[in-house]
Amino acid sequence: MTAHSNAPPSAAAPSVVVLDHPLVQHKLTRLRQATTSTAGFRRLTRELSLLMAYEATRDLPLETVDIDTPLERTQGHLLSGKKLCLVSILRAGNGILDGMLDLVPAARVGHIGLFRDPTTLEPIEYYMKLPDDIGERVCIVVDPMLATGHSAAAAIDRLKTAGARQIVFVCLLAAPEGVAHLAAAHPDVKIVTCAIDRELDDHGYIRPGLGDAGDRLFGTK
Ligand SMILES: O=P(O)(O)OC[C@H]1O[C@H](OP(=O)(O)OP(=O)(O)O)[C@H](O)[C@@H]1O
Ligand SMILES: O=c1cc[nH]c(=O)[nH]1
Ligand SMILES: [Mg+2]
Repeated sequence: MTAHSNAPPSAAAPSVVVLDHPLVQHKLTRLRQATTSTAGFRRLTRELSLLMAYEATRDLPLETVDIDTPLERTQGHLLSGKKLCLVSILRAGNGILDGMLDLVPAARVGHIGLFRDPTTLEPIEYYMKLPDDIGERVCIVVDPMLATGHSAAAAIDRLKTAGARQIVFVCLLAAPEGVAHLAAAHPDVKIVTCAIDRELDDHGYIRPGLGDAGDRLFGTK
C-alpha cells in the first residue's frame, strides 16, 4: 500500500498519514453513502480496518531469526518481543477492533468507554479496562471518528496515566479541528486516517463525513 503523508494541519503534529490508496478511497466512499446498509457499513469498516492496520503497524520492531525452509536454512524476520495492545474507544471503536484482531489475533485489547455529551461535545467516561502491562506494549487506539478530538485526547490521557508510552491513533475520518487538537495535546502520537474532511458543523459532526459512526455500525438510528 502506498501511504501518503500530507502536510500536517498543525505544526505540532509529528505525523499524520492519510491513506490515499484507491482501495481505501473506494471503500470509504461506499461507507459515506447514506444508502449503505448496516451490514454493508460493518463489512466496509472491517475491510478498511485491515488496510489501516497495515499502516498503523508499520513501525513495529522486527527481530532476525534463523529458520529452515524445506530447502535450506535462512534468516527471516518476526515481530519482536514488544507486544501490541489494541485499544477500542467504545462503542464505535469496536467496528475497527474486530477487523484488526483478524490481522493480529494475539494482540491484547483494552477498552475505554466514552460518549460525547451532545451539548458540550465533551467526552464522558463510563468504562475502562486495560492490560496491566500496557507500558510494555505498542498501543493502537481505534475510533472511527476524530471530530473535535476531545474523545481521542481524553482516551490517550488515560492510557498515558496507565503507563503507555508508544501510541498510534487510527480513525476512518478526521476533521482538521480534531487533528489539530490531538496533535497539540499529544504531539508524540502518530495519526493514521483514510481522509481529513472539510470541517466540523455546529453539532460537532464531520462534514461531509459519514454521519454517526456508532449508530451506523450498530443500527441504533
Ligand atoms: O472527536 P470527538 O468530538 O470527541 O468525537 C468523536 C467521538 O464521537 C463518537 O462517539 P460517540 O460519542 O458518538 O459514542 P459512541 O461510539 O457510543 O456512538 C466517535 O466514535 C468518537 O468517539
Ligand atoms: O461526524 C461525527 C462526529 C462525531 N461522531 C460521529 O460518529 N460522527
Ligand atoms: Mg456515536
